[in-house]
Amino acid sequence: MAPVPLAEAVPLVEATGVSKRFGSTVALADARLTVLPGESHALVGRNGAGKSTLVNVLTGIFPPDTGEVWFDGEPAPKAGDRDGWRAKVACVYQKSTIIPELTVAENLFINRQPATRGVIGWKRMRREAAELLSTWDVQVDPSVAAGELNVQDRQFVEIARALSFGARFIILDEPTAQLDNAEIERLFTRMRSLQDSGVTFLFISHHLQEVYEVCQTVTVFRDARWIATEPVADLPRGALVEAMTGEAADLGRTTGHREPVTADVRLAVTGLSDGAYEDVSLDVRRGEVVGLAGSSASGKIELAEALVGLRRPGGGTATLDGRPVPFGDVRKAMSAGIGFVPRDRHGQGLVAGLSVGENATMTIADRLGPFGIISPRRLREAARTSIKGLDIKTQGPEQPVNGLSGGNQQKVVMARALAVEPRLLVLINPTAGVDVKSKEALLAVVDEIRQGGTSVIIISDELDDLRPCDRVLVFFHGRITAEHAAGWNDHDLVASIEGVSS
Ligand SMILES: Nc1ncnc2c1ncn2[C@@H]1O[C@H](COP(=O)(O)OP(=O)(O)OP(=O)(O)O)[C@@H](O)[C@H]1O
Repeated sequence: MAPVPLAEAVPLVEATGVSKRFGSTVALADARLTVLPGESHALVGRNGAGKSTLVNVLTGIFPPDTGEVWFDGEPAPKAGDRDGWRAKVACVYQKSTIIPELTVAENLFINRQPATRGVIGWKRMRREAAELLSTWDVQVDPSVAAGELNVQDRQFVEIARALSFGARFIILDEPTAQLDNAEIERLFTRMRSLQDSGVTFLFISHHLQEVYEVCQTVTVFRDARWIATEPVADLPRGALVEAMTGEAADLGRTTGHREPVTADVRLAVTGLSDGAYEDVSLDVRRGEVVGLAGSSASGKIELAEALVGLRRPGGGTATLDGRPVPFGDVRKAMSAGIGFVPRDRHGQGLVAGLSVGENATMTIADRLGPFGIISPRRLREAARTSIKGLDIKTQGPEQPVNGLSGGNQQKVVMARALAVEPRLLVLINPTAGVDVKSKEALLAVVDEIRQGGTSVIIISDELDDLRPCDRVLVFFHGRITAEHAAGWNDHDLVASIEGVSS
């Protein structure tokens, strides 16, 4: 749906002169946003640009220090007027706000159960929930526990809940981060049909191709400030990246043809099977970079997790430089020269209470002092080397890791993987939730270490992550069904990921 020209429409949302500080940090400085009714409007910016802070202001979570917010030409509800805010706007966050132990119906009607003379009518509640879900075409059983829903259904339920409060402005905060390609397409189809029924979206994503696919307008924030608002169709990708980074863009998108790597085989996998994948065989040579692509249920992640010691497959073998890969034992896998970036940096990657230095060197603690006693000086030295090498923006090795932005946290996870001086580096969704500049820095590591003979396996749902690969193997229903040599085009790769021949 094309946006109505600015001059003719009253903005559905307008924020002007918005400033917000946290101590000495300026999170927003004279920022602004204008969203027109019926559009899908992208909000993009590097980690720390101020997007989440603006969302908190737009949803009434906290007031700005200065500035105003208007909905449909009227001033925003007063601070603390929860019902007033809920009728205007809702945000679907990456982390669910749904209570997993309650049913879908209870989640939809929490704190507003249909009651007759104070008695909650459970039957009526289920019926009304079913009606609500069917109004918005959400095919979910209202009586199941919400915790059993997959990420996509959970998002659809949260959207339906927001609409049931009367809000017609929905903020989606990195909604595709945990979805596979087919699910992303379903989300976009749903967004388009809701747009047709008058819903307006603010769409926050670090995946710029999605902005081009589903949004009509884009606003760029940089360093707490509004930089630009443009129709998506008028803004080439290079100009968008430039607006986000303030530098001329180097998109690194060329996936040129490469000579096949002919060095010795370093990793040999033969007939590996698990519940999630079946009879998988593959080789990775010294200095070779191999990508594994496929939908989230394709088995690619489970295979990668077996190689790094997080799982024990049911059958088959894998050897690294001729020695068996120690399945089911992360510590032994590291000693064998296997470093990895796990799929979930919060759950599996970082220890929140520890410093940047402790996190970055955790994998080599035994090398930093005798008898497992870590020398603080050697820890600091090792950490400083990592901080410099990966250009981690931090106050220093002692800073708690939770104080860093997403992109910098991911660099700490990468530093930890590199500290073991791996012969095989396995990267699982290495750039999830990180901004475009940090992505470049993380992927540049791959090119650097392959020169030294390290083999790399990259598992990712993002095509950009797969561009450094010499070849990409596609998993479909637990088997390798296609191989694409460097020089592949996006369309062919996506077609084999989806299981359709192009
Ligand atoms: N509660 C807080 N206390 C202190 N500083 C904060 C707080 N919330 C945000 N900041 C700081 O404000 C700045 C803007 O952060 P914000 O989270 O809004 O950025 P963002 O664009 O959403 O980043 P990301 O893409 O990583 O989510 C950052 O420097 C951040 O560290």
